[in-house]
Amino acid sequence: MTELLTAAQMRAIEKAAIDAGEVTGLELMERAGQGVVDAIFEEWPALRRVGETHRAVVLCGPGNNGGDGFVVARLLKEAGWEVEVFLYGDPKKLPPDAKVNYERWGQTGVTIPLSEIRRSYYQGAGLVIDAFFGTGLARPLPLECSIPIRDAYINQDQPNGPRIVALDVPSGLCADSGFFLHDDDDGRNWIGCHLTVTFHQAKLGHYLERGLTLCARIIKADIGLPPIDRRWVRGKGFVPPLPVALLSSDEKQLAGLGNRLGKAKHKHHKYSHGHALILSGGVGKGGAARLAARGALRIGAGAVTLGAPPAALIENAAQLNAIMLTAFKDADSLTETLQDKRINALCLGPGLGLGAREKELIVAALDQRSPGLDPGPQTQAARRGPGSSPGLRPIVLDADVLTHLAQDDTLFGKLHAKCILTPHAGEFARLFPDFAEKLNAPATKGPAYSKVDATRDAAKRAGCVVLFKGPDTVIADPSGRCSINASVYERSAPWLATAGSGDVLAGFITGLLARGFQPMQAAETGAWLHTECALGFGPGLIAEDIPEELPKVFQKLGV
Ligand SMILES: NC(=O)C1=CN([C@@H]2O[C@H](COP(=O)(O)OP(=O)(O)OC[C@H]3O[C@@H](n4cnc5c(N)ncnc54)[C@H](OP(=O)(O)O)[C@@H]3O)[C@@H](O)[C@H]2O)[C@@H](O)CC1
Ligand SMILES: [K+]
Repeated sequence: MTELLTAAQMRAIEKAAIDAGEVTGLELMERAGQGVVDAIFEEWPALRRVGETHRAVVLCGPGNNGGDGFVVARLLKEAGWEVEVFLYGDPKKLPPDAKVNYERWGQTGVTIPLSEIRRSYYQGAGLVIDAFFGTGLARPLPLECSIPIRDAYINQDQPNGPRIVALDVPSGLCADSGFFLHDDDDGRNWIGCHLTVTFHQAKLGHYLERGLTLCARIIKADIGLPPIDRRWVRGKGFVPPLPVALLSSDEKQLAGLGNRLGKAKHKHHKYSHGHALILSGGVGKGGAARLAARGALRIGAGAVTLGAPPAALIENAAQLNAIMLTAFKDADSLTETLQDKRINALCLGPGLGLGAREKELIVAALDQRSPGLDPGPQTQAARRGPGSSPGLRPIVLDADVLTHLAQDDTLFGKLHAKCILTPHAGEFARLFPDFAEKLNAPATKGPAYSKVDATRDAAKRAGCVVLFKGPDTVIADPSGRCSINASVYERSAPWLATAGSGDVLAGFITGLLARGFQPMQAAETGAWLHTECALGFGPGLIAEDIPEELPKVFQKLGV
């Protein structure tokens, strides 16, 4: 699984390697510059052609990101390029490694103060290197720096216009939060690049908020640093919090998932695959719950029952076959149904309704205790995990239930470790207004409060898993474990933003809970599969298609 780092964590890894004598800062900078040049030639092989004139404009800043820029300038020049280098800041104040590379560059080329740059410099340039700021940006991007990048961006539309390559992060982007650090709204922050080459590991900001659009494409350059040392995480110098996992499609992750999903395959009785109960709204409001139920069934819950108010039974019966149907007049009838210990996962919210009856149903679901409850196929794991509260059923709480929770502190207080909240941005703001306010405040200082921070804080307050939806879905549990399922870059699936898609996701997670997945694992796996289904189906997808795509995804995983 890929781990995403904060700027501080990256610095800690670098420092540990340097302190241990494994590498010097200068060597790291050289490898970073080399990694960038390699990535450029791999991305655009035509730029490597000999016998042609290639020209690059390198924009360097006052820190080590600028130092990387000087290395790139030198290596391109050695490869036969014409290179013009501009520096923002005073060369005398460059940090030591950057200064060495400034001087090395000085042996073959000149460095021009950034104030002298003109648009005409971009004419005929094949490349613009953005080395103004990397992980050290702590304040809004200076206007003097954003204008040249924007000008380069404008010039890209010319025939043979320049490709813009950002070193580590597009300058201005906060590496921890993915926000663009700015101090006003004059639009100058609208810049970007064609390729981002980052070092060692991707940073959180590449997969959050504006990072999703500004980075364009991410290539990781190996600069020979060791992977994260788990001992540091336990307090020996590593910067908490824990690194955030990126749910990706790398081979290790696929193998692990295939394994986990295939586990229950050899059990033959349907109830040994769990029984999910999904509550539906009233007449004409059952579609969302039916989508969730279909998702739960397809993902492998052995049995799925939809619970509807008596008046909505006929409507639901007309639409359901493999999904069972039962009527709930009120909370008492739900409590009675929950005496069935085979029901081992619940989903409340999609289309449920905002009335008093629904509130009572939520109370009944959250209050239920069943000492002999079947914990599902992965019994041992379920007992050990953080969400293991004996006698409590795991519950996915979505949509209307999130509104109820936001309106009623007593209800919120009933949340327990086996709950999973699945808010989108609006629902998150209603549930956790203080965290949302911090998140939505203009980002003027780095590291800015991020969606990861907000989701971790929310999980801690709620005492359960929170899955904060978006193209950058962040999932966290109260212990600080956190992952991102980002539908971007090679996993970009904008067509997933379609009505009912969230209901299917709630159903996926419920089905996995029924199969015995722990809450965090169920949320992560459900979100990952949700995106994979969208990728498999492609544009034109509607919510009904998502569960129907699962068999193909399972086949790919070897389940
Ligand atoms: N870590 C690693 O393993 C490796 C890291 N490497 C590279 O180093 C980069 C990190 O370098 P970095 O820490 O020097 O930070 P960087 O982004 O260059 O900027 C800091 C400078 O900018 C200044 N400054 C900040 N904001 C400002 C503003 N708004 N307006 C004006 N000034 C501002 C700030 O000044 P200060 O705030 O200290 O006054 C400081 O002078 C990293 O992204 C990667 O490219 C590689 O070489 C290989 C290995
Ligand atoms: K940069």
